[in-house]
Amino acid sequence: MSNNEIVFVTGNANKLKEVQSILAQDANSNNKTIHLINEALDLEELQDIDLNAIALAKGKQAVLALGKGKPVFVEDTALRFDEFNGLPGAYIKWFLKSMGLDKIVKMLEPFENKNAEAVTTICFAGSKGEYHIFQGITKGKIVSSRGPTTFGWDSIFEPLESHGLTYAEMSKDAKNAISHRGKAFAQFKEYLYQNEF
Ligand SMILES: O=c1[nH]c(=O)c2ncn([C@@H]3O[C@H](COP(=O)(O)OP(=O)(O)OP(=O)(O)O)[C@@H](O)[C@H]3O)c2[nH]1
Ligand SMILES: [Mg+2]
Repeated sequence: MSNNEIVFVTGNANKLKEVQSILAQDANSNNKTIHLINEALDLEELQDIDLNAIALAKGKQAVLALGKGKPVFVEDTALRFDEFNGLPGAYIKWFLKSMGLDKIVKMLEPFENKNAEAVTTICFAGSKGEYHIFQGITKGKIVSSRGPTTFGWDSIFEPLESHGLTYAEMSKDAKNAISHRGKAFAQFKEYLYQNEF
């Protein structure tokens, strides 16, 4: 591949939009432009508590699907409740699908501790076959749904850094500036700017 092309394997259109916007922001000193190509494949996902292991397995699936030698990345996003020692974690996708937002909020009703953290773990596979992991974490709490319910659990997660707004109540740029995904991709972007891939 030429021209700093890099493939993002995700079937999640909301993730893609956020990542496109984060990677498009701010110029870098060596004027490198990253060209993002999306492959909307539904990869097999490892079931695990270890978020790095999940991302690495997903990255390996992506390399298998696309063939070796292409720079490719995936990300896996988890929502970890402190009271539940990190669960639902990566399983949040299936909790959302099966129970919906309101019941997820109700799960924490008996407990005082509503603290949670949103975690994005990126696995990047470079053209030479090496894997790199980048991770971003944003702490906050679970609240009753406020704001549009267009993206996953955005309306029930109130980050500490947002001064009382849920992710869903924030502008996209404001969310990206403090989000789990924004933090993970800031590190990844720096890596891509500084290295051949
Ligand atoms: O409110 C949200 N704000 C976010 O910032 C966010 N990022 C992901 N999610 C949801 O959390 C689960 C992750 O699962 P996930 O990482 O496996 O994603 P996915 O399966 O949808 O896509 P992908 O695996 O093809 O990339 C899925 O239900 C996503 O919709 C989010 N919800
Ligand atoms: Mg997935």
